[in-house]
Amino acid sequence: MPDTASQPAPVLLGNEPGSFPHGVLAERHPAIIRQVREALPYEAGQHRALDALLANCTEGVIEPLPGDAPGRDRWTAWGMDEYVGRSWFDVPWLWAESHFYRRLLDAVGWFGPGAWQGIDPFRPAKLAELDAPETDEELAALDGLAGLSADELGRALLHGSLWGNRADLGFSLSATGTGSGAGRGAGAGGRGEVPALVADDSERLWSLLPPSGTGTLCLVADNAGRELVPDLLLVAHLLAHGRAGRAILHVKPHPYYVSDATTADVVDALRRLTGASGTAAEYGRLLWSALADGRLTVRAHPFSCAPLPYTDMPDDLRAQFAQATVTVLKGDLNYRRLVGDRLWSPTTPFADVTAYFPGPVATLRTLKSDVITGLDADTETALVAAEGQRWRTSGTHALIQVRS
Ligand SMILES: O=P(O)(O)OC[C@H]1O[C@](O)(CO)[C@@H](O)[C@@H]1O
Repeated sequence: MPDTASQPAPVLLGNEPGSFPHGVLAERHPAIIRQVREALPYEAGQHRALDALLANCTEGVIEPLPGDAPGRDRWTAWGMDEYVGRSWFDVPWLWAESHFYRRLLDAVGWFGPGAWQGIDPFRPAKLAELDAPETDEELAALDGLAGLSADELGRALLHGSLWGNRADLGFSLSATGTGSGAGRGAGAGGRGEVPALVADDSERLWSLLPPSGTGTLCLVADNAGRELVPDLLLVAHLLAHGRAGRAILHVKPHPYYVSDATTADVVDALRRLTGASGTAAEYGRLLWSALADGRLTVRAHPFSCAPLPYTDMPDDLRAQFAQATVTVLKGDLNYRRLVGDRLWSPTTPFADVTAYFPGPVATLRTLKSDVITGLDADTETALVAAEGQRWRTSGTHALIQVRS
């Protein structure tokens, strides 16, 4: 009996040893603490705070944010008091995982006051990725698409944005999936019986963005670097070819989930584009001027770093999404928040689970965690036969799902 939105599936917890959520809390977060220590020349006080966070998030209980902590009222509204005193493994996984990043920023002095205020602990990794030779290759490859029609180029850029989600630095820390994202899913023994794209509503997405030049695209970005660059190229293309009259780009108000994009990352990506050549530079200049003339707007809403599903979004954000022709949510974390981070039966209709969302919504996501909806039964059967349950978290499969 498939779950229904009125009889929701259970919320994911991190309390089952051997489960993916447990591994993220018990292994991924310590690895992220090691990563930031190695990447930045932190001072003794920051190392002590990171030591304390490591002990607390793996063996301790959730503690209240200090009385003067920035955004404390928001975290109280987001359920902090309910979870104080409980193990990180015994509260909703989404809440625990998200709260870790808030605590990490405290430990490294992001919120200040002091000399380390605003220093992104993930910036070295983000810049290394943005400056990588692979990024040069991807930008240069754009010029090789010059012979495509506008529609064909649009489809190529949509897939570039989709598979750009594979480039998630936090995920790579302990990803088991190593296959190429854009290829076929790595079946058991590499037989590759199942498509890498397990759901594809792209034609419905294109029907929502006809070349009328009047639509408003709201793109809720995910990772910086080699995901944000393809996202920006897609936005530029849609603006250039009248598939959108204007675009709103949502980024995070502070560093989050290792590689999530902030406004500083948008600046870095746009400078990377305008510093390139050919089509990439043309699109970079188009976006630069679109920001100046209002066709493109960047927003950083506090709820984008909330430990909650989108069902709990505040009214002002709900109104913004309602005004968009379509809201495109990028990545795995946004997908989890969209479907409530619940372990739905894979064939539970995506439209049912997302019926609450204001306005048409689309997701471009590589699968990096257990939640999934909207698969047809044959696809699920083939995935399980080829890969057991690995297809859910290996990052080698992706989906484009739309509720219009
Ligand atoms: O950057 P993305 O695509 O949102 O992926 C983030 C995902 O990575 C993980 O941290 C590990 O897979 C998930 O818990 C989280 O949903």
